[in-house]
Parts: sequence; structure tokens; C-alpha cells
Amino acid sequence: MRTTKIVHVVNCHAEGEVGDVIVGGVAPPPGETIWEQSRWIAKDETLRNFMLNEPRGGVFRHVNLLVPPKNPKAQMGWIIMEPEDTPPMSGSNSICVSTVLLDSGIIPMTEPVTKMVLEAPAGLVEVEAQCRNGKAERITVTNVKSFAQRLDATLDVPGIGKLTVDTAYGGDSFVVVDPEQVGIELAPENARLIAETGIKITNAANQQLGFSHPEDTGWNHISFCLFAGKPYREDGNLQAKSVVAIQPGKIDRSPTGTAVSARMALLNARGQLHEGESLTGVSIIGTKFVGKIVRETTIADQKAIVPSITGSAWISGTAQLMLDPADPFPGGYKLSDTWPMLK
Ligand SMILES: O=C(O)[C@H]1NCC[C@@H]1O
Repeated sequence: MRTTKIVHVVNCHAEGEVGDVIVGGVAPPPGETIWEQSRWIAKDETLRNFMLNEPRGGVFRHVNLLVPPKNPKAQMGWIIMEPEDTPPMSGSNSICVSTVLLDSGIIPMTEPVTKMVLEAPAGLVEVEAQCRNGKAERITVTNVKSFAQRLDATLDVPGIGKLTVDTAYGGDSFVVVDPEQVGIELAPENARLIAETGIKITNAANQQLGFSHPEDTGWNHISFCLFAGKPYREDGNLQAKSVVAIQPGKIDRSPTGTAVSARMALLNARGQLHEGESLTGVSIIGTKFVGKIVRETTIADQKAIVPSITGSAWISGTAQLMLDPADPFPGGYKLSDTWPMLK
């Protein structure tokens, strides 16, 4: 066996969505901040291609790189790599990272509760983990400031027609649509159709509506389409289907923590969900993230919320990824049968 690198990975999923964690074998990238480091990873592409492309990855995979924190308040920093983006923040990935840090002993666990501060590219996030018998069972992440950007905007989607949509940010950027407008039931058998429809809506929203983060973060596009089911009450809790199409055309298996945060910001902007109240997002496979409005706040003088997201993640394996110097595909490859090509 010969290899020019060994990347040590702990495999994990949060409520069904893969969020593998690189725990060794990769030096921290250059940059003064975690955001700058994440821009370097996005531009360089070497690690993204090695980890995300076939034969080591695939369109379903998200990978997180642990890095030393830059802010002294944080115990660990991390960079998120998703199929097409290297985003500011991610709910499922933050829950996977927290679980791997605690369950594998990288950060010492205290039972019944361990508190940590982690540093995402978007900034600091507080984590509270309910721990029992050496397992971080429930992770609550206090997300970055989330806000509504456009309410009831008209969007003309080629092949679909005129829709009324919202745009919002919950650590990542969303166009939000009521699935009844496109006549698609948010059921597993419709996953392909939902993914393709969501990508059309996201592309149209980027062309016609756009997105700009008020703090000039440089995150100025819409990443995802959230199909936001009608809220209903179950056992007294407010719930809603939360199904997200991710570029280049897959469905999040989890309810998408950033989407639940963005949805709560929209409900708050409409006066329908208040500080201290909760919304549980239900994924396409029936898994749940419990969202809560921790507090109402502002961002650049606009209304915003600080949300939290609670969910669980489970370690599913470990891997050492290698590169034989004779491998003809050091950067891997993508094919449009499983990885639709972006226009
Ligand atoms: O939970 C979330 O926010 C994420 N899941 C995969 C894509 C999003 O970043």
C-alpha cells in the first residue's frame, strides 16, 4: 500500500443527513478568520474534490474540516463543505460536528450536560449537549442571527409559472415556497421531482430576486429552496414539513436546521411566532429538528431572531482516505447521472 496522504474521517449523520468529520490528516488552510479559511477551501477546491467527488464522495455527502478556533471563546472551529457550496453555517453539520467532538473524546464530555462554543465560518455558535452513557444524545445549537428578506415576492419560474415566494436567511440563504403552489406532495416518492423543481426555483430566485446579507459577509446568493409545509399542531407542538432542495439537485434528508431557522424568522416577521416559541421541522423521511426563537434581535437595523435547533446525530463509521500516487483521478470526478450539472 502506498499513499501521498491519509485523511482521517469519522462518518456521521444528523437525522439522516450525512455530515462526515475530518479529524486528522489535513493542515489548517491559510486565513485570518474561519470565514477566510473557508473561502480558501472553496477557491482551492483540492480538498473539496478529494472528499466530495467520486470515488471517495458523492452528491449525498457533506464533509466538515475541524480547524483550530480563531476566537479564544471557542473550543473548536470548523469549515463546512457541501456538494456545491462552502457555506457560512449548517444545522445538520453543526450537530454532526458536536456529536463527533464529544462521542469520540476530542472535547471531554460531562454528563448529563456538556456546553461548548464552536466557531463556524459565520461566527460563534453555542452548543448544549444532553449526554448519557458516553453518548451525546441531543444537541442544541444556538444559531447565528436569522432574518426574513422578502415577503410575498412574485417569481416567474420557467416551466412552472408565477409563484409567490419569500426569501430568508438562517445561517444560509433560502427561497421559500408553499408546496401547494407547485402541487407536489412532500413525500419520499416525490424526492426526484421535488429536487428538480427546487433547483428551478432557486435558479429563478437568484436571477430575479437575489440575496444580500446586510452585514456585507460576501454571501450574496440563494443556496436552497425550502418547500415549507403548512404548520399543524401535534401533541401541542407546532410542526411543519421542512423539505429542502440542495444544489445541484438532491433533497436534504434532515429537516435542515438553517431552513427551520429561516422559516421561524419569516413566521416572526409576520407576527405568527414569537420569542420563546417553537417550530418543529419534519423532514422528507420523517425525522425532526426542534427549532426555537431564543430571542428577537436586529441585524443592521433590521428585524432578526436568534434561533436554536435541537436534533440528534449518530456516528456510522470511520475511514482513512488515501491517494495512490498512480491514481489517475486525484481530484475524483462527477457524472450527471447522480450529480446534475449546474447551469
Ligand atoms: O441542516 C442544515 O442546515 C443543512 N443540511 C444540509 C444542508 C444544510 O446546510
